[in-house]
Amino acid sequence: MNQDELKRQAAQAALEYLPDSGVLGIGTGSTVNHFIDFLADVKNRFEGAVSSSEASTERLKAIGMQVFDLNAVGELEIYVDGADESNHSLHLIKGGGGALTREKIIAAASKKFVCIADESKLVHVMGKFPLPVEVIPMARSYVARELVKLGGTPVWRENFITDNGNIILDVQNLEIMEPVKLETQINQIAGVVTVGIFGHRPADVLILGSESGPKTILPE
Ligand SMILES: O=C(CO)[C@H](O)[C@H](O)COP(=O)(O)O
Repeated sequence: MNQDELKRQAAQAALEYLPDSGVLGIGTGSTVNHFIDFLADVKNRFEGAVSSSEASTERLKAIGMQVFDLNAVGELEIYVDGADESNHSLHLIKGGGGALTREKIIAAASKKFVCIADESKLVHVMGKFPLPVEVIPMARSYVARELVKLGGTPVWRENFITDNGNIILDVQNLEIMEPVKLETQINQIAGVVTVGIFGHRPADVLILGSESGPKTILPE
């Protein structure tokens, strides 16, 4: 199976975790796109969804799901989203698609975070995938200098603006031994909107597509 087929397998396995009704939290990315395709068959059970990006909103609307503003709904039962890397505690790196800030908000507002990915995303130490950081445009150079002090090599994601009107720095060469601590440190830099480490709010379940079928990983 290729990587996309493994993503699709994980997305299908996540259907088991859906509640009987209510409003769903929906993430962003190619794995979530498969999940939205599967949702089309069961969408009538749900009032609608809260979406983490304009791209997912468009796809949800295309399958006929109503999309709510997060402020219009209470705590969500479930949030389903992909990841760029996960460690065995289910701390994640997210933001490859640039939607990290809205993703982090919806994950925080949800009781259960089900992460879906192909098995290549599970690692012992995160940081091989460049860590996305959403930054207010005027702070780009300052934040980049601060990230260098933390040992990283920030690279400006050129020609990319987030749904919130900000820029992304992708930080290379990090070995993230203490994800929760690094998340706090980077979030304290003035001008940082969000760092793509999900340490304070890790996933609750990780479903990995694999050659031998979907694997369910719980935090160690
Ligand atoms: O964080 C994300 C978007 O901001 C995605 O979940 C992450 O990049 C994984 O994407 P894909 O499912 O395409 O591998």
